[in-house]
Amino acid sequence: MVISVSGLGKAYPVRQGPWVTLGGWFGLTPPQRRWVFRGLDFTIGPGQAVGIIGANGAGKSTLLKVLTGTALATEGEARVEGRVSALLELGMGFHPDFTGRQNVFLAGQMLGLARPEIAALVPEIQEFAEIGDYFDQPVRTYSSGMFVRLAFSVATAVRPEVLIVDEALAVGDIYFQHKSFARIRRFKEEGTTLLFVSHDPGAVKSLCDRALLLGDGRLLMDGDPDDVLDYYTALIAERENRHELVSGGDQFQGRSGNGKARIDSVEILGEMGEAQALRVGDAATLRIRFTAHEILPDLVLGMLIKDRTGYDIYGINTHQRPHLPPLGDRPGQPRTLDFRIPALNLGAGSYSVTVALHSHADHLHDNYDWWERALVFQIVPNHRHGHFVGVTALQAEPSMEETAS
Ligand SMILES: Nc1ncnc2c1ncn2[C@@H]1O[C@H](COP(=O)(O)OP(=O)(O)OP(=O)(O)O)[C@@H](O)[C@H]1O
Repeated sequence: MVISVSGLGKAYPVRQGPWVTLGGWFGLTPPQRRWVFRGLDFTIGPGQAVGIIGANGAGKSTLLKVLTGTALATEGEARVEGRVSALLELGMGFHPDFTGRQNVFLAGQMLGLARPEIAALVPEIQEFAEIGDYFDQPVRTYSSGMFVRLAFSVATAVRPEVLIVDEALAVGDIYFQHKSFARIRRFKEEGTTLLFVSHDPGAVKSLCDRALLLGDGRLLMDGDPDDVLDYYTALIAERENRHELVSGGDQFQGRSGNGKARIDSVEILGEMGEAQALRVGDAATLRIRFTAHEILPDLVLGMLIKDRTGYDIYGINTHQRPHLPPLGDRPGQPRTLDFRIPALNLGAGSYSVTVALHSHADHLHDNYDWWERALVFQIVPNHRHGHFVGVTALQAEPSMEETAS
């Protein structure tokens, strides 16, 4: 195991009034502590890519700090084996008056590299950071983006055995994000164990093969990123609505809601009627039957198409569609809403459809019925479109104009 955590707990002392503190000195009042988490147990094997998710304040950053040794565990044990690179507090050791180049040497030494080793890495670091002449300017003159670019480039100059990333702290501008993710992905493919904290479900799904959900001071779920993120989404919605979560054993069933309105059926229709498989570019209709069980003036119906890896492809809902009649004004009466799709320009593969009934623009207000993967359908190649790769059929047409020489 590369990372092993057992009975891990972290608490911070609670600030108290002067008399209580005084009492504490004399052993009269026990010190008060607030646990961020307690009793964490998990192991991570070599080469695994694990995402850590959870609400703000769930303890994700604290867990990473304990794993990297910048915070001490209050109880239990956390062991990390191998050369670790942590993208947590990027550029922490940078000296503002030193140039980028000088800081590279400084940071390299802190990473345990010898001077000649760093010297050999400098051109590559300089090229990756793409900060131009600023490389030889004092770091205090950098924009925050330049700072991140340089710090990321140094911290990842050598492929680590374990890479720990807090996305919120480790990203620069969009262009650099793409570049850094490409590097992180390459490390992962080359065998680096990855621990990745992010608020972006798409990033966790596409990078990680396992996810841990932190909440209520413990490990709420450990499993496939799709399942964990689905559970998390429903949990947020449920928390907001304080209704019971439909959960059977370990396997989350993917359906939650307070039942004031209910989705009765979801089907996809091609030209010939109901279909499980459609061709690239076919016209299709997503037909949803639902019933409101009381008058719900703000009833909104939404659908979300995801690819096989759970990545959001397309989502839409009926909020602010003035041409539609109200959805929730006829309690008890089953109704049908069609989403007509003129051309299903998706790549070949399987897709799932999540359907939800909620109020306002999103399900965080009132979640009446949230049905994850209510339907799975297949897109098969269509000879009219020719061969292409990817999830969208953009129908790019090559053309060339001969220029007179
Ligand atoms: N030095 C500290 N002293 C006291 N409490 C702390 C300290 N550091 C963190 N905490 C508390 O620990 C809890 C967990 O914080 P942490 O930053 O680990 O959460 P997080 O899941 O990373 O949140 P976010 O998604 O907002 O980054 C919070 O309630 C925070 O206030």
